[in-house]
Amino acid sequence: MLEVKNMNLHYGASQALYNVNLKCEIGKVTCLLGRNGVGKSSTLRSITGQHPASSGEIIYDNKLINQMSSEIRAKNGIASVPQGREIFSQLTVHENLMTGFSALPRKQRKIDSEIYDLFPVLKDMLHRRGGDLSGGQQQQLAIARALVMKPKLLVLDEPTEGIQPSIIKDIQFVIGYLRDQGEMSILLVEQFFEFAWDLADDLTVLDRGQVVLSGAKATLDKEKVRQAVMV
Ligand SMILES: Nc1ncnc2c1ncn2[C@@H]1O[C@H](COP(=O)(O)OP(=O)(O)OP(=O)(O)O)[C@@H](O)[C@H]1O
Repeated sequence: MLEVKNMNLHYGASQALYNVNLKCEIGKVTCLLGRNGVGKSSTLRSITGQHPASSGEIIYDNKLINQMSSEIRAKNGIASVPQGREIFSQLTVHENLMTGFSALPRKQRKIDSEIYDLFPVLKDMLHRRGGDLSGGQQQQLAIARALVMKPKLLVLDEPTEGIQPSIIKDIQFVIGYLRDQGEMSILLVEQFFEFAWDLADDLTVLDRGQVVLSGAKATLDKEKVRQAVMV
């Protein structure tokens, strides 16, 4: 579904990623792990089209998408839950959800009831402003907004960051549920090791812009992976 091959990425003269390889398959959660500043968000940005790869191939749905704008990538089913959530604080919950419509053809612009089944709190707060929600509720809203786009590839950047444990559990359930539906690939960047390990089917660990460990969870040693990401 998504394959990144030998990707390099620069910010001006400074290189952030070196020959990164990554695969995300349908019906699986792929976790991208690593310490602060090793290039996890940069990898996601190159996949969503927010920052160009300098070289290498990003292949999605059998197409090379390196040159595709982020809007067209979204229309093709790549949805992102950004670090820090980026909720519109002045818009209501409902209006925030509707911003996901921009990636959909007119006929499909509808919020499936499944989204409210997954996040009942959002249904109760539809007319509240995004800025009035707690951090955990905003994170749920950010995930729901991405699901409104009916993604085929869901990219999440540190969804547990700053979130209380009960909501982390809810988010873990939702990601596991989405994976088990078998219709999308999920790429998860996470610092919370146990959360990532529990959800992962496949893992890739970055260090200083390079892949240092990668494979199916069943083939990897948990303690080795933990050591590689420990701060
Ligand atoms: N906009 C930018 N301009 C210049 N350098 C940047 C920019 N964004 C990131 N970098 C640098 O690129 C490297 C990788 O950063 P990136 O944010 O991808 O890491 P990360 O693993 O996601 O870190 P974190 O866990 O802290 O979010 C770091 O050295 C960072 O300083």
